[in-house]
Amino acid sequence: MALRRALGAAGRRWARRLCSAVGGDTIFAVSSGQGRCAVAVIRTSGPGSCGALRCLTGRREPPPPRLLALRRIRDPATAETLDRGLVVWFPGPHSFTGEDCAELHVHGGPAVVSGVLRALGRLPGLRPAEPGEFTRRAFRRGKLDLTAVEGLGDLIRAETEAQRRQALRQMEGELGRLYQRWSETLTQALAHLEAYIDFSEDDNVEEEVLSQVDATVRALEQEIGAHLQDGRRGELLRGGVHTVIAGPPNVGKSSLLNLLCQRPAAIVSPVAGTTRDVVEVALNVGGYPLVLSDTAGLRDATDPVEQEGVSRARDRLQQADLVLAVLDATAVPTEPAALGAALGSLLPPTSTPCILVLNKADLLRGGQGALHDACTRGDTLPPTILFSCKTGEGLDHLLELLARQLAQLCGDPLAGSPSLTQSRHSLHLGDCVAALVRYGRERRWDLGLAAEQLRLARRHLGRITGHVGAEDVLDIIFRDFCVGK
Ligand SMILES: Nc1nc2c(ncn2[C@@H]2O[C@H](COP(=O)(O)OP(=O)(O)OP(=O)(O)O)[C@@H](O)[C@H]2O)c(=O)[nH]1
Ligand SMILES: [K+]
Ligand SMILES: [Mg+2]
Repeated sequence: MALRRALGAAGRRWARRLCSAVGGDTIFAVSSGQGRCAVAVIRTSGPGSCGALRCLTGRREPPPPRLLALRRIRDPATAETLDRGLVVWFPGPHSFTGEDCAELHVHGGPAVVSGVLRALGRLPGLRPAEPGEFTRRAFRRGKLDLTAVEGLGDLIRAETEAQRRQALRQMEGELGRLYQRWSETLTQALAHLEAYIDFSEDDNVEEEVLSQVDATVRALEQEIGAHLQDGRRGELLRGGVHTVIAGPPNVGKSSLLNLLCQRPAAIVSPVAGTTRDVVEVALNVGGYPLVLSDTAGLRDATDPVEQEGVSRARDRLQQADLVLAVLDATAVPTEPAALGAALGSLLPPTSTPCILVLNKADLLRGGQGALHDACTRGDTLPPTILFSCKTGEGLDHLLELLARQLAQLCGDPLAGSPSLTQSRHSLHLGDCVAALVRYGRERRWDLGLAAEQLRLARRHLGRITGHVGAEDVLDIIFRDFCVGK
């Protein structure tokens, strides 16, 4: 009321004009987390951003671009002060979305936030944003390619150091630039090939050009092939290394899971065959993400429910990236070869890395020394630890071994060229390599068809970065984004 009175009739007309000048499709949303917090950030994107800022601050001009300014934030309908907060004005194209954007940093109380949102929603041309809509606009305006969008999504979800490093690298465009470079190499090879096809008869283009194109394509085929064969390290780091605890009944598998996640996630009891469902927990070990599953004890069960549990345990084992095989230390042979055979009869032979945990070491009497020797000398055995869930013996050693395994599986996200992080990428890269291989075949018979393969290969690369027909994957990629991002 005070503002209206102070403005007078002319001022009120001006305020109306200011607010009705807002037009077009402008979105707004809370971009900080939900719930009570000290400061909430509300942002807008679209042509109405400047008008919205002027309306809510009651000022003729927005603050200087990209500088924080302290303003009284008012509801333009009632002129009531909603809060005093900081506002920022990002004129396009120098903004996250490339459009005109504004941010209001207000106190995070639910009433303040909903008051500001209601005020924004009443302005003509402004509407609440859909999930991921800010990022979608940034993609449309060429601010981010699809790999950077995916990196941004991963960064928001990153739970461990290594995941953060990988996501940040991808968001900053390193992976996109690698694929873009390959695409440019292909474009150049294609241009040379086409020049050869069109002009070779005039003798202007030499035979050498053709062998150079061949060499380029072969080198690219190899480089992409090597990138594809990185042991899924980027994907493992992104999604977590799926580690399965497996072993006979009652050896302490569930106890081990509980010890590692420091809470009673799985039921422990002296009854063999307690665990049936797969119990899954997420852990951070040495900065690497681990998805740990406890499974039913492996045996020929008679109970149909337990049979189903054992079958689920075997399925999990098949898909595991890493296995924690648990045996009862009091019931295993102390001779390394016999111990290896005991492990072999439990687990099917696979190339999946494994750590052998000999649990209940606290119950060993006298046999401790011999078994300890077996653990250190058995070079046919996987890394083996004498362990006790009861006393915690061997825990530090196990965590150390796990961290080393994880580092090996996921690699250093900052070293070497950026890793492939999504199965979507490997699919397109596989198609790209297949087209390059077909180029090698066609090239001997028909240069026109060979050139077509290079065009196809380039299309597959373009689909990863979104430079070519991305419409069909956009909804999938943005599905996991939250409102306000
Ligand atoms: N002394 C001793 N007992 C243990 C140790 N670890 C587990 N136990 C006990 O062994 C029994 C079985 O433990 P669980 O963790 O339920 O074993 P499990 O392998 O998950 O059993 P199933 O789910 O039935 O296959 C429980 O009574 C535990 O308290 C250990 O390190 N030392
Ligand atoms: K048990
Ligand atoms: Mg169990």
